[in-house]
Amino acid sequence: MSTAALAVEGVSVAFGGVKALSEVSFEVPAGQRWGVIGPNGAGKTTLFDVISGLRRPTAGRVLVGGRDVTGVPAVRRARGGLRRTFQRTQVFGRLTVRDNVLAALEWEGGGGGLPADLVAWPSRRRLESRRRERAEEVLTRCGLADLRDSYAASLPVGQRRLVELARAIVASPSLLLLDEPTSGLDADQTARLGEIVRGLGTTVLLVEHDVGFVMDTCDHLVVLDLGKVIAAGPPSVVRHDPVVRAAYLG
Ligand SMILES: Nc1ncnc2c1ncn2[C@@H]1O[C@H](COP(=O)(O)OP(=O)(O)OP(=O)(O)O)[C@@H](O)[C@H]1O
Repeated sequence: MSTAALAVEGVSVAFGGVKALSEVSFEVPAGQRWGVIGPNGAGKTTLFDVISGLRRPTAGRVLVGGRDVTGVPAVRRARGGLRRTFQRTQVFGRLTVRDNVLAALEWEGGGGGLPADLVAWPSRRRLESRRRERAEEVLTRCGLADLRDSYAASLPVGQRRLVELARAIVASPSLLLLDEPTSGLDADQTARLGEIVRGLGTTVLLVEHDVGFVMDTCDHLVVLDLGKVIAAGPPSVVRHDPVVRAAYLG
């Protein structure tokens, strides 16, 4: 059996008396796109916080590529190839769109660091030009090429969300978590986002309230309600599940 890109095993999180997650388990095979849906307060963001390392679960484990990362800090998970976007966009407002994307690539390291910058080693210059090419490629893919020199703070929320997505994908993550990626996007931007996400080929887990987008974009859905998994399966099955209809889809 191949190793799952992501395994969530019996994860529980309690906030005082509130059980935000209760023994949540699922495995996402490599290369698949999975969606997490459920009503407000179901535990979706808490689940993302646990997977990305921002919150330690009260019980259970998280494995990425077969490796137990439950005790690994968020920054090391990110360096290991796990990238995430947030419900409230997180971009550098005072940097241009291109510099936002380039900054996300600096994580990759290499090329000799500061000393190499100071003496402009050829290896550093080559690395720099590869980074710029890669950033340009992703800006084009995200429909941001014409905005490359705009400051991120000057953009409307939909475009800021695309900048955040560009930052998340530029270093070719092995696991991408998207938290409400269509929020604030217009219909054209949502369609573009769907194309980008479907074309990535990487493992994606996304939380989303736009049910049409989720159904079109995901191979498989996990439905949470009050911190528990109440259903899981392909979108075509989940959408007809009477329990899901009662709890969420209506
Ligand atoms: N830091 C916290 N302290 C106390 N309770 C919290 C905290 N964070 C979340 N909760 C509670 O945990 C539960 C799950 O919240 P969570 O934000 O994960 O849900 P969600 O499915 O992401 O909701 P939404 O769709 O509104 O974003 C809710 O009852 C929420 O009030």
